[in-house]
Amino acid sequence: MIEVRELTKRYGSALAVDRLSFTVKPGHVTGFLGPNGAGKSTTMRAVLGLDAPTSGEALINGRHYARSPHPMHEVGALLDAGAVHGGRTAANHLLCLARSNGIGRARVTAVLEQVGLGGVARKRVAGFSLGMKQRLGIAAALLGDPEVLLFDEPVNGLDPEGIRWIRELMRSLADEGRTVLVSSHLMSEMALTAHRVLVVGRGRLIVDTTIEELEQRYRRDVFVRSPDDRELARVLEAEGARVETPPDGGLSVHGLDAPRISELAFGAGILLHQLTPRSASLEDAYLELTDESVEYRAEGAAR
Ligand SMILES: Nc1ncnc2c1ncn2[C@@H]1O[C@H](COP(=O)(O)OP(=O)(O)OP(=O)(O)O)[C@@H](O)[C@H]1O
Repeated sequence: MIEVRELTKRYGSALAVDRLSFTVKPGHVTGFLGPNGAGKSTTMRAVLGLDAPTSGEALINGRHYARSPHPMHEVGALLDAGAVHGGRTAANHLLCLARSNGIGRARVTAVLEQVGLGGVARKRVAGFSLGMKQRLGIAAALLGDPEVLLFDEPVNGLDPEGIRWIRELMRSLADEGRTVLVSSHLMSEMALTAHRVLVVGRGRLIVDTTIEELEQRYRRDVFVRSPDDRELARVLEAEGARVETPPDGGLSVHGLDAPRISELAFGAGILLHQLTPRSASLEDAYLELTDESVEYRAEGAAR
């Protein structure tokens, strides 16, 4: 598991991470979300011991990663897919990493197959597309079969098929009981991949919650259609609901959840044709949560 405690990182006068605390547990994918410059990469680098915190600490399985005796077996990370020696072949790049960590050649072949690069193992990395470099970075992260995985923007440069593949890969790694932390700018992507999300802005934690809880919190109303709208509205209002009648028909019900509406309609002998709980989109929820912490915004852009 990953534990970040009161982590602070300053670069000169800039505060990149500001007393950030959270825990990432095994068994599910945790999304790490925030606008540009929010401090996601800095936090990940601190977890990996690549950046020394100004104060606070970041631990993996209770200790500093830099002190791990078997680093690649403990943690796999994809930080910057472009940081690869272009003159090497994909297989050679992984072999160099494998050798310095006591990992055999067979594992290199296995991870190249796993990420779909088996056919280009002997090709130079310089000719790879961004998506192929992402896959190679993921292969490197998986090389030591680690318990903890950190991915910084892994879907960058991937096409829709690649995005679906990485989504399924991350979920399967979590299902195997691993700890998976993945950063993203996109709530819509995380809603499909992650179970929990940590939202940061200007180096601070804004929200630490599950996707399910976030959907509940931003629940707007329940939309109901019935051949007997009027009578249904009366029954629901008698139970304390606030009922609006949209111009296109149906009822917008506030203050009662879908199961209760269904029970009341059933009790009154009223037929329902539609019963739909509606939430603000998670993307809207995310924009609202991070609105105050967006550092770079185009002139005239909505806020
Ligand atoms: N090496 C550095 N020197 C100076 N400032 C830095 C350095 N690394 C990061 N920063 C600053 O720290 C803040 C956090 O940056 P960081 O890259 O961690 O954010 P991020 O959430 O990963 O952003 P993005 O989504 O754009 O990658 C930014 O204001 C950035 O300019």
